[in-house]
Amino acid sequence: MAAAVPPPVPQRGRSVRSTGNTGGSPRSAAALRSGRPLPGGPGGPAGAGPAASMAQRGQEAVAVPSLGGVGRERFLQDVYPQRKPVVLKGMELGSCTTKWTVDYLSQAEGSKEVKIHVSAVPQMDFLSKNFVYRTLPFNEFVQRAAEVKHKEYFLSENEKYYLRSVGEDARKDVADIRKQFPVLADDVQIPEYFDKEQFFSSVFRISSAGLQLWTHYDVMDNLLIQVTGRKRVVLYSPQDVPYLYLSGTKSEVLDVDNPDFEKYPLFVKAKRYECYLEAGDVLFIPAMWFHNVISEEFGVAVNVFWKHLPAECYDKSDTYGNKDPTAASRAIQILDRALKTLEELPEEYRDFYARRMVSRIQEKAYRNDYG
Ligand SMILES: O=C(O)CCC(=O)C(=O)O
Ligand SMILES: [Fe+2]
Repeated sequence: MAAAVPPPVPQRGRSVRSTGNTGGSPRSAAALRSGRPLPGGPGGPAGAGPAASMAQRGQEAVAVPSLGGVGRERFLQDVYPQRKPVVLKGMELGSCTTKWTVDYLSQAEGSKEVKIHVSAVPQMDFLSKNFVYRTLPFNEFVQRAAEVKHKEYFLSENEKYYLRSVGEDARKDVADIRKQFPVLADDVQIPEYFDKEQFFSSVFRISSAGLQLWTHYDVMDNLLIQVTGRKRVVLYSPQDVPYLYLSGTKSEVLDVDNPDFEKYPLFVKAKRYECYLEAGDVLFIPAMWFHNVISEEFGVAVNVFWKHLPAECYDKSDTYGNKDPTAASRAIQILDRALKTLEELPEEYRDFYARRMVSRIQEKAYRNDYG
């Protein structure tokens, strides 16, 4: 069964290149493999200007393909090896999709305390730290996240909330919805698209309407199950890392819709992928793919992270699924030492040898089949 795919929605003067309905046609596999903007033409609003200039402004988005009725076999054979995001429609997710109303959620797990992000403005900023961490009883938190204006608040009556569940001991334990929210976990059927040993964590996420999470990457493969509420997800490929101005695992370009090109000139080169998740949709986010999420409505999601690499490649102290594989961390440490060593040379020489090193890295370590 191939689910219908909604037409691309032009947003704020932006055109979305449609991949068309990729519900399992041979075209979909080719489209997934190509990695290029797909035919279909820019469907932008009138007066949005020619496609080329929009592309120059970095305002053209490639629609993430949607696939309907993808079972385990098909996922593992056709989707997973492509290492590209895909929206999976019509998945069997259990009773959560009908049961999870605000009242049901709040009574199901009672008044256990949860630690949440609270932000006075919709766009959370990790640089200026415009949000705070607070603790609330779960039932109260759910009611607050679902309302727009608050009688009781921490920062302002329009503040936004975000819950990212953590383990019992947030420093040592990974999030597992079955342990922290056992009643709700019974309502969710997580697609079994990986072996049990590959499981890393399952994270319960609740967001106020309007809240925007900064662009970041995680090091695990991810199925983001949007149980209720609509969400926009903008993604960037791992190969676009030079254009994203990273600070650790996060991009400093906070406003992906209206970026400051004076400050971030290379961001224009980043290829924007985009999708809208409706309640019941599941987004496959491969490890290292950057994602930026706006909850257009109050929404509840569960995501499951699992290991793509052999278990020993990962950092044992990682609780959030965002510590780089140990070989990558070691390589970065060695690079930092090399950079320190180059400082022994005057600028003219440092520049020359730095360029030689960059060429060597490109020649020896870049893949040559990246499309
Ligand atoms: O949808 C969200 O709230 C954030 C999703 C996310 O960052 C993730 O699943 O890794
Ligand atoms: Fe994430």
